[in-house]
Amino acid sequence: MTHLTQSNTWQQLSQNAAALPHMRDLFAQNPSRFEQLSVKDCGLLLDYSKNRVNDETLTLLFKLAEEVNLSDKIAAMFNGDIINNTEGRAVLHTALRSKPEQVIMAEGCDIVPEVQQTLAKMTQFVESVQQGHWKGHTGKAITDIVSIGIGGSFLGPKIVSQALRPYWVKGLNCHFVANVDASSICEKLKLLDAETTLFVMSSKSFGTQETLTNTLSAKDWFLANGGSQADVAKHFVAVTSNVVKATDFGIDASNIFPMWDWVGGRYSLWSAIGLPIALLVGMDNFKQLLDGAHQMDNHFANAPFEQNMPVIMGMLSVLYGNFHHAQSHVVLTYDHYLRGLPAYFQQLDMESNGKSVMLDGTEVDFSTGPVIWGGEGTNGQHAYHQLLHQGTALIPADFIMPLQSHNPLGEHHNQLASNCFGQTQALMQGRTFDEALAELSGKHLPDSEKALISKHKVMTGNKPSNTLLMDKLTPSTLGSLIALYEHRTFVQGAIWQINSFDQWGVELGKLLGNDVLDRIGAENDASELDSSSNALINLYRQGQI
Ligand SMILES: O=P(O)(O)OC[C@H]1O[C@H](O)[C@H](O)[C@@H](O)[C@@H]1O
Repeated sequence: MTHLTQSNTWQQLSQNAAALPHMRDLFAQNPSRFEQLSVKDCGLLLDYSKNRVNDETLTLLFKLAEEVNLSDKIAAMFNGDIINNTEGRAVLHTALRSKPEQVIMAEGCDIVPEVQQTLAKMTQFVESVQQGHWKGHTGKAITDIVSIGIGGSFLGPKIVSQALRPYWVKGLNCHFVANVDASSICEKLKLLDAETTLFVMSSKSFGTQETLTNTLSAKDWFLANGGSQADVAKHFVAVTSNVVKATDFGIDASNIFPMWDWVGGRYSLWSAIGLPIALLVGMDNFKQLLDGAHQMDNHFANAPFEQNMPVIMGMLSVLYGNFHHAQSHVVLTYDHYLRGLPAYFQQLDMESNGKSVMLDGTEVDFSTGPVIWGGEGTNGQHAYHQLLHQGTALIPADFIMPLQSHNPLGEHHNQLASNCFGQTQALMQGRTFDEALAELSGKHLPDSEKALISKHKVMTGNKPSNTLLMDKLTPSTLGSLIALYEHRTFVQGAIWQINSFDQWGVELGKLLGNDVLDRIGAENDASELDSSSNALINLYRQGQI
């Protein structure tokens, strides 16, 4: 057994989880449960009262957090210690949203000045594109941005841009290309005019196959549609930490926006990787986004655990994964603009906490990161919510909703809100057999039929959920919300003592993919591969099954 699962607190949590009354009873016993189990800060309200916790559970969860020195680990991240031990890197995405007067050291250097210089370079560029001063090769202003990147260099910019749609400036549109499937870029390019299109190529490493291939195809398209080699500088910019590779590739040195090793891909939207966001919503709004995240950083670093939203949410996730055998976690956004957020949190959490060994190499004997999935309310209610209510798996849920709509229209928002709150209530209280039977009392059915139907209508309830509310979806509240989930992910990783900041599983996939590509392209012998891989390669070469 690992020292974690051996600990008294772990054992006590296990006993507490098994003995806890139904949430219905917990609510009935304590009319102040909402007041006691909700926190408001950084423009967000977290209601975690509909969780399987009593005072003892929370005390034990915070005790566990103290026993693994969570406070010290939080401080180590903010201080720039090398907490990504397998890659020898600091983890300082929080520095990207710091204030200019702060001093933050990474490997002996204050990094705040370079962060500020990059923001200033972004401001200059964004203003010149938005105001039409940046001209394409025929002298026309830019109307369309094509953002090319993948993973962290794609999802953050795409989902935040989508979320901030009400803040877009007039006259600029953005298209996101990630997939190496040519259909993706071809469908986008069909709609565009090379004279007024600007490509933003985002790759921290400048070595990602999909991004390089898509960028080369974009360049070919540009050259085939009236642009010359000398015009490329007016239509291609790059964001990368590998300036040498970018200039070798042909990107003009003045068109390169830097980022750094101490920013992980899935934590990078706050850096110049967020350039497409800034182009769409303007630098003031981009800085509001950073400011919202900065507020959450301060909250995470300073609030006591009992009031600390990321700590509470992270510990609840530990509770369900390790003591209630939950294997997935659903994120339900009751806001059209936030429809992409579940996918973003999926990458954030699953790439960070999908690990099986602890920092010291010990194999874990407990579950780590759950499967994160989800979608847009109310759509999911007419589909997979059935399984949330009556399936056999326990799936904790997060409901996220702004109180005010960007598009107030008739009864829409009242209905949206009632659905959101109604779902959390139904999950929590469920429906007993007697309640189901009572609902059928007016029906002319034999008693045996009523009993049978009632059995099918029983919902055990006691299904946990968090509800996160904000006044309105703004750049600042969105920044706080995303930073909340980043830190929630950190908290889980800290309890499990895993490295939440590397991704060796993804790296192996890349390596083997390249090896197969060599064999497919050059018609090299693949016979020493396993029979399945060999056969698939041969079928691909034949082009028919
Ligand atoms: O930004 P890049 O270097 O092109 O990397 C893009 C993505 O590639 C990977 O496979 C990583 O798992 C992601 O975390 C990263 O964001």
